[in-house]
Amino acid sequence: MTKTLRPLIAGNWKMNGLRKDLDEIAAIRDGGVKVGGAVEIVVCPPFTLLAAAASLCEGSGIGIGGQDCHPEKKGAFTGDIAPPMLKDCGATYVILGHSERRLIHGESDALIRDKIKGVQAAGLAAILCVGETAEQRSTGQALAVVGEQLAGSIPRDVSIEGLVIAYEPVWAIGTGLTPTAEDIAEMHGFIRAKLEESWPGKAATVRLLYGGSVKPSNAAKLLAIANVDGALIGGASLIAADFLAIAAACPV
Ligand SMILES: O=C(CO)COP(=O)(O)O
Repeated sequence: MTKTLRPLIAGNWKMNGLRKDLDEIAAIRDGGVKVGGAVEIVVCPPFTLLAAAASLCEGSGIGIGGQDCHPEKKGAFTGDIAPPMLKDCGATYVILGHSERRLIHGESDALIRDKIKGVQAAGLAAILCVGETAEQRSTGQALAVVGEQLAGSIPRDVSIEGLVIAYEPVWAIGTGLTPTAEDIAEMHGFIRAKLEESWPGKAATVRLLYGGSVKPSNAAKLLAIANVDGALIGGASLIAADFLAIAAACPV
């Protein structure tokens, strides 16, 4: 099917990467420039590499993103990073509400909603992650869970233009498992419809990414699914050749 939105391929490095791994970011930059402007490529390294990664990628069209942030713009929050700090380092995107933050750090929809507000106020774009656990899927609650995450974590009073949503089933992350094409199409269609209910006429502009065990070998199939406008990639984004192969698999 024809895709109308510019695909976004985003790499989430999670808690991986030392300064020596900036070579991999340079390789993503060099290869990504060849993939051309048809696909938007963003790398989200750990905070410690953000500024260096951004300066490596400056002017290349390859974007840089953070993996989390605090909702406030500054203050007495030891160990936290504020949205304007990410912007100051050269980031343009921030991943929010990743299941590893929801489950390991107990992040609630309400906190994620405040973070989205803070990120938008700083002029950054949020990549909001949603997704169900294996148990929630096996008991038929996947759509309800994601519906609740969307309703609870997207502030009603903000524009959704520029917002990116990543559907990442928890059970597919780092496991090698992926949902069926039918299940992904159903979920992405559901997310689009939910956005349309609250922001009539705007939902079609929001890119919906799929994330969870995306690899070069399954990327073309996953990226061709209706309402899949790109991917959020963990493990495979650490290897420039694999990440670029996924970007090259976008149907553009
Ligand atoms: O969590 C993910 C991206 O945010 C997906 O991780 P994997 O690609 O390693 O399954």
